[in-house]
Amino acid sequence: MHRTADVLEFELDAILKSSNDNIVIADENGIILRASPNCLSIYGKDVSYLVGKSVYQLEKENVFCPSVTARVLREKKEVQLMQQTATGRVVMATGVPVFDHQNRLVRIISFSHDLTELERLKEDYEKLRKQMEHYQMEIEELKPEHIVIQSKAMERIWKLVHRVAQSDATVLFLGESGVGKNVFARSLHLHSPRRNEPFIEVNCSAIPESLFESEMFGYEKGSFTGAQKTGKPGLIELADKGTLFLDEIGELPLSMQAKLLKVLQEKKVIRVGGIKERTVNFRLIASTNQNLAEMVKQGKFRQDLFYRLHVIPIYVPSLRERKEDIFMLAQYFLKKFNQKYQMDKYFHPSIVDHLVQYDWPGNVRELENMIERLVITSETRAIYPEYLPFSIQKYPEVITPHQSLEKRNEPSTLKEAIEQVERQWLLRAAKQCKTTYEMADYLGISQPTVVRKLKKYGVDSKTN
Ligand SMILES: Nc1ncnc2c1ncn2[C@@H]1O[C@H](COP(=O)(O)OP(=O)(O)OP(=O)(O)O)[C@@H](O)[C@H]1O
Repeated sequence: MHRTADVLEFELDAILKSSNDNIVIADENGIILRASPNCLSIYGKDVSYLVGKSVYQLEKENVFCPSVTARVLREKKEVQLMQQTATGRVVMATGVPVFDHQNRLVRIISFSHDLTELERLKEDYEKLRKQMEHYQMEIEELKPEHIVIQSKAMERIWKLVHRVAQSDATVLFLGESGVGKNVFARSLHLHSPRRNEPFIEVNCSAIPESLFESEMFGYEKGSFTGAQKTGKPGLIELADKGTLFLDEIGELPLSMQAKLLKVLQEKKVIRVGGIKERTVNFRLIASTNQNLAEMVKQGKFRQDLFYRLHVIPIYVPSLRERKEDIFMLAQYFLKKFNQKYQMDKYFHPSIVDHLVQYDWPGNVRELENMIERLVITSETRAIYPEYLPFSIQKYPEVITPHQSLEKRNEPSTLKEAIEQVERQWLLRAAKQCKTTYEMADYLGISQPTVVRKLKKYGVDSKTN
């Protein structure tokens, strides 16, 4: 038969040995009586070092800091705190006071849970989360639904891009600067069978002529001063199996045009300073805002290269040729920049006409940049026409001479004029809002007033 005291001793030993947490038992003076064996890995000291020592001394030695036992002795109640240990670990320590029948503090038991791993995991998780956010943003940018398509013209292009994406034919995007040629080129790649392979974009106007060959074709080691020791593959080689997108191809110097044509015909590259031919397999997309046919006539662009590129020309119209897209794009950019800058700006209805009537010589890029500026600089939540650049502000007042009074449906009385404006605002709100409550918010009037006015003007909030 074992004595109860012996059994208790065995039980305590078993608990100390088997616990994942480190357990330390100290007396009423803070002298350590027992410690579990895992103290070596947490504190860097074994049981024999700790037992008999005061927690105050160990705190001074920075074996652990701060001491939870010392705090319990002071406060006479359970305490939880974070400790740093001599081995550089972060520990969550819980100190529990033990009182006798006379309510005297006789022991302090502390449980220390090593959080180092958890902290590291938290850091890793945080890093991964940031990376994920970054990639998510990149994916979002590339997603086809991030191309705003409202007008019939854009819808036609979108369908055509989808259709030609399935083939390997060379596509040439034409159109003014900023109309969205790059956006369509990327989307074409993303919808093509090569979508999981590289999309290599080369801005032909950004590479100096002297570097063009080495950038495009790569170079062998030591082929020129400043070249990397190991040599480097060119952009064409990097596009192998994927898509090579030559942006602003009209800027390509004539001497380079001949070299490029050779690669397009033979699908082989030789790195600068090398002799080995490397076969490349890429799909070619090009874009230009120049009139290549005219350049051919002027002898500035090679005719043979022009025909090579001109297999499927796709013309992306300027923004002024598809005004239906303007407001939709504006709303899209407003949402994008509200998110980016954590704002909650909205367009005051009176701004719409200004945006639609302006000619946008810089096309979608100009619109995008302007909205980013407005989101950052407008003083109020609502973005009013006054915040627009002067060139855009003046637009609604401009009445072209051929616009007759009847054409503009001029109201003959003030009441009629007010009603006409009211109806226009309602139609606009109905188009953009899903509920009459949203419309009320948008128009700055009450919801019952919205309902009343919808009825008065025969505007259907759901169908508009
Ligand atoms: N339909 C669209 N939907 C959403 N964003 C668009 C759309 N069209 C263009 N953009 C945006 O407008 C900006 C200009 O577009 P992009 O660079 O594709 O024009 P581009 O015609 O290739 O211009 P450049 O000839 O100067 O290279 C980009 O930030 C792009 O994301």
